[in-house]
Amino acid sequence: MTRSPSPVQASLENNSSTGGNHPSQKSFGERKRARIQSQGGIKSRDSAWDRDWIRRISKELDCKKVDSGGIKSEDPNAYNYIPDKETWNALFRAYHATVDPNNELMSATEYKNSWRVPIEVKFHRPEGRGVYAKEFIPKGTRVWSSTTRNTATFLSPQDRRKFIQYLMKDPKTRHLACDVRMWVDVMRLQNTTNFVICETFDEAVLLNTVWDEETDGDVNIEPQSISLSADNPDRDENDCFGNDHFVAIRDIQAGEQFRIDY
Ligand SMILES: C[S@@+](CC[C@H](N)C(=O)[O-])C[C@H]1O[C@@H](n2cnc3c(N)ncnc32)[C@H](O)[C@@H]1O
Repeated sequence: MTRSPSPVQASLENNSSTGGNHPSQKSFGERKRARIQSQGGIKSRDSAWDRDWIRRISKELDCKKVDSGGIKSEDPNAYNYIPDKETWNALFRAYHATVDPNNELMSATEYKNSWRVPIEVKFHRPEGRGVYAKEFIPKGTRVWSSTTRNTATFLSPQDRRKFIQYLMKDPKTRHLACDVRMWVDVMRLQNTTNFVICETFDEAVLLNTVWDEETDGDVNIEPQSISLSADNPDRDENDCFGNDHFVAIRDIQAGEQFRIDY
């Protein structure tokens, strides 16, 4: 049976940086896949995480102060800021300013809301910033859909280093260099043994998890990948196209924090 594209797939396919949807033009999604395939991605998960370099800059920036949303900071007001549209747009600008155009795998140039329900971002110790439901959400609701618009892909650790160094240079964005270390994910490319680095520039990166079994029941949303079910039934991990939706796995009350298992 041929499935018609879901609204998310359709918008992904229409998300062309050339703005057109002419049949002879490859969509952004197609060009992105082709570029990933020709580039090949990063050879190992370890190199993608780039831990030694990240450790060095964490020391230089004194990121200890901001880890866990500021709980280690002696100044209770330090780094408890709530990211807003301007924060996400600063990350978009840094990505497009630094990543080699041949490696640029992001059509969007600015933040667009990917939430399908009203949310609030609040700071709460010990986990730092988190995302909260503003109204009752019935089980099964799609609460966030990525369409990959807000997710940047890095095809090499060097590209990501340039992105972080760019943030570090400007006093207005320097603190974000610490934040993006914790907002990152490394994912395996489908059907390969190679990896890409994914950074989402929206509130999805503020989702907290549960850290002990007793609070497992607090997990209330889970990722659901359209790519997994639609065109890639055999992939075992997602690239940055994956996790296209977060779905409520039970009823969520107004004021409850969204939590995801990671
Ligand atoms: C993806 S970020 C989530 C957003 C983060 N709270 C912030 O303020 O930017 C992951 C980080 O959040 C914190 N975190 C997530 N879940 C937590 C939990 N259950 N308890 C304590 N800290 C948590 C940890 O510092 C973790 O490294």
